Amino acid sequence: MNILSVDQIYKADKITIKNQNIDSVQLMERAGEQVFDWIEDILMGAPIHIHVFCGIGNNGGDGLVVGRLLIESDYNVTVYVVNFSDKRSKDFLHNYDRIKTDTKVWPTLIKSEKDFPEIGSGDIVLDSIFGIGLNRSPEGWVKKLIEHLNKSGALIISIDIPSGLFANKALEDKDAVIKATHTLTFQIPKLAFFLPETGPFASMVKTLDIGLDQKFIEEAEPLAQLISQEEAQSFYIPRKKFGYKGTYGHALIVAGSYGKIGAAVLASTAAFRIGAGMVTAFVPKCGYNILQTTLPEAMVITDKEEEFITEITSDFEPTAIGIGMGMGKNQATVQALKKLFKNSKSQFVIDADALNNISENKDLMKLLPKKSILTPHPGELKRLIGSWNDDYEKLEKVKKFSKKHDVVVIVKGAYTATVYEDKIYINTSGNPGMGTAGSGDTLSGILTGLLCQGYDILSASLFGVFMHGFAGNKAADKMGYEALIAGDIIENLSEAYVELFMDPENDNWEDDDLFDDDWDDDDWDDDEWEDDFLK
Ligand SMILES: NC(=O)C1=CN([C@@H]2O[C@H](COP(=O)(O)OP(=O)(O)OC[C@H]3O[C@@H](n4cnc5c(N)ncnc54)[C@H](OP(=O)(O)O)[C@@H]3O)[C@@H](O)[C@H]2O)[C@@H](O)CC1
Ligand SMILES: [K+]
Repeated sequence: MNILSVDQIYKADKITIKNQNIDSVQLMERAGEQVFDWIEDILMGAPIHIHVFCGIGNNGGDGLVVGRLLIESDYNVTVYVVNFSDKRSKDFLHNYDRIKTDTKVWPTLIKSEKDFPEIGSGDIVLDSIFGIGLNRSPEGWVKKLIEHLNKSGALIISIDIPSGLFANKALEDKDAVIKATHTLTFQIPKLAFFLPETGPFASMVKTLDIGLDQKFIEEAEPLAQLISQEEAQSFYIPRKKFGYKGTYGHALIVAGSYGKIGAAVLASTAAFRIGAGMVTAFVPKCGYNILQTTLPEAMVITDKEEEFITEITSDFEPTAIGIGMGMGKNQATVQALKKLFKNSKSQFVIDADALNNISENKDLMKLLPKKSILTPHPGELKRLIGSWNDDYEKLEKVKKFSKKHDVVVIVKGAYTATVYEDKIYINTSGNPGMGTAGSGDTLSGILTGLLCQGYDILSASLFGVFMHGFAGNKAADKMGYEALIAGDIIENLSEAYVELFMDPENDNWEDDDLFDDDWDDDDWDDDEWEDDFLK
């Protein structure tokens, strides 16, 4: 799914209106109806006080449509116009007139702090103050209103985007942004939803299809692409009936040091479970018994040194090498890395201490093999590319690094971003339970195992990151977030493969699992609603 820029979204709007021969008021009505339907599905007439805050642009216009539809369905609604400017948009004005004529209810004007209404913690706030037309941070009493709504404890449903958040630009004032409990966004997801600094403002995102021109959306050059199950399916390479272990490559996992041999075990096991034909672990001597006992399927080569790696040798040319996990930063290890990078013809997945060693040694950086996959977590990334002011600058720096060194960089996080040259791909599988030791080692093993099976570096990265998160989701379904450990991700790779081609229950990043599709009126229970929805 394509993530588009604000300018492209406005263009999609115009093209849709032209191609479907409708006017902008009709499109706004469609958008408002979608929001109304979503609310109606959840509330089913519950008499909760709904406060609709409308700005004076088209986002406010959407709010007026929803307000009108709610009033007409006898909900307990108060509609406010947040009157921060006289430049009311044409479609806002149309719907402002319409709500008055159709419902005989006049929206309450808010012009300063003294007009702020009391909001109960059990109420619902519908936020349509600013949409994608925000061009500076809210200030003065408008900022105070946003703070007032955030403090109310009410459930906040933002229309299109939490007010105060820029769709694809860095945050300027984090106090001037609505902290939405739910974000109902129109069709095209906004980049801000997926980045660590801005994403938390837009929890529980749901995309509402308002019939925007699909051809335009698909053909536009996106800011980034979302990788969900459907995209992941397209990368999958089926197993060959007449294949044998040699068909699926030989992985070399170079990892571990005294006290960190587990990293080698996890990465090697993951390489097997994702489908590598053969896996050899290269570890310091102290890892020999551990590997042979925990993973009898693997072959093991040991360094001559007991506790860390000093010289990496093998009597075969590995299809792919996964290197760095738990490896340490001993000078001898750095020398071993240099020699390997100089001489090896294999493809590389470079992680953890291998990345740290590269960051600290210019010579090693120069030897970084082209077409490698690098998998830094935020700390490792900072050491690699230097610090950044915001997520957008970070992504630009990563693109530059990727182009300069001709490598794929996987920026790990809640929504892991894979960057190759100028392109950004955002993964949608995964869950908070995966923030656990060894989760990264597992990913490196998966990526190495995929390269072994003939996936190219980009599809190995996109498919591997998705499968890692997908397996993590399968694990979390059974064990919950807290109890999940890295080994569970590996164990659930089998289920991830089995379910890869089953119908997705939801698009995963759209966290709407609180709301059961099969819900019917008889299921309604006030206490349960409060427990599930208001918390
Ligand atoms: N495109 C689509 O596909 C569809 C879009 N739709 C909807 O339209 C929304 C976009 O509407 P929009 O363009 O009217 O912008 P919106 O955010 O409502 O307000 C802009 C106004 O705010 C002002 N302003 C800006 N920053 C400010 C600040 N800090 N403090 C104070 N003022 C500030 C700015 O005026 P300025 O003062 O800058 O001249 C302008 O007056 C979109 O999010 C979606 O909900 C759907 O209806 C249908 C399909
Ligand atoms: K909004």
